[in-house]
Amino acid sequence: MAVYKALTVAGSDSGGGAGIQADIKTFQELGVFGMSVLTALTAQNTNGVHGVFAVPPEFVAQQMEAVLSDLGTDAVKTGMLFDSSIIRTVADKLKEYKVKNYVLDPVMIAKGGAPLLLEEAVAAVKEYLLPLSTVVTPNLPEAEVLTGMKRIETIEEMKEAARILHEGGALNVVIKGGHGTGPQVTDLLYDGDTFIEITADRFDTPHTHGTGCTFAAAIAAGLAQGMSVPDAVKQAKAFITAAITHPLGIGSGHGPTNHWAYNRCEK
Ligand SMILES: Nc1ncnc2c1ncn2[C@@H]1O[C@H](COP(=O)(O)OP(=O)(O)OP(=O)(O)O)[C@@H](O)[C@H]1O
Ligand SMILES: Cc1ncc(CO)c(N)n1
Repeated sequence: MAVYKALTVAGSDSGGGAGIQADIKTFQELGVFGMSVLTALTAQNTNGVHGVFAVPPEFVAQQMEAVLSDLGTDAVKTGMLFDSSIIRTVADKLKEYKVKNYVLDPVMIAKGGAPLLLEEAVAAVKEYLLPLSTVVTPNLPEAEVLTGMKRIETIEEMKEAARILHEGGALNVVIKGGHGTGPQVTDLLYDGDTFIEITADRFDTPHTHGTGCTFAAAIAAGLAQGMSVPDAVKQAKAFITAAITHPLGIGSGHGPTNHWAYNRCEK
């Protein structure tokens, strides 16, 4: 049996719905061996982020070396990276170990408004990570920050943002529509040539904590198994849609999605 491996480089969510915990659960459900490099610890629950404890960049490097020099990986996903020194460290290691299949989730702000990426680090994401990425997966506010566009709401504006990020070095761009409005939620995939719109009904729920992490981890799992980018993105959309539409209903705020649903609930 072939064993496929994926590595998440991200922050820990003590509440278990986002970050490293969401990624590992997603890898497991999609049949990929999950590994993790922690960039920060958050004291977090469904009501928000109560504290952040960043890992020194030297220790982030040590974790990446430990994993990549021994186990290796078929894909890497990055999430919360917090500051520019961690970003440079991660970029150096991705290059040193010639990582293929890199999914960049440019996590910036948690649902309650807490910063998960310092402002000083935005330029480093663009300079060091975007050009290495196989797929970048910004939500609408993140796409605005990365492109400098004032407003991204319509499909035409999403297409323009995707073009800018592709020119910035990403091989493929997925602009996620979760922060939009209307009865449907559309994610837009662009490979520099063709646009693919992937649409689902918008599910009315407060339990959307960690949707972005889960979606990006699912893309990484598909790529690790040798799927094409469009197939991995479509599978990820099906995975997150199942996770959102079968809520667990736990916690008093924005609860986690249901990572079991894709494999165990009726679609
Ligand atoms: N209410 C919803 N109903 C159905 N799908 C949704 C809903 N909200 C988000 N999604 C889907 O979830 C995925 C993540 O999108 P979203 O824009 O929420 O990411 P995000 O803001 O980065 O998430 P987070 O920061 O909470 O982890 C996308 O595929 C999006 O289409
Ligand atoms: C650790 C962590 N990473 C990412 C997010 C974004 O959902 C979060 N809330 N917490």
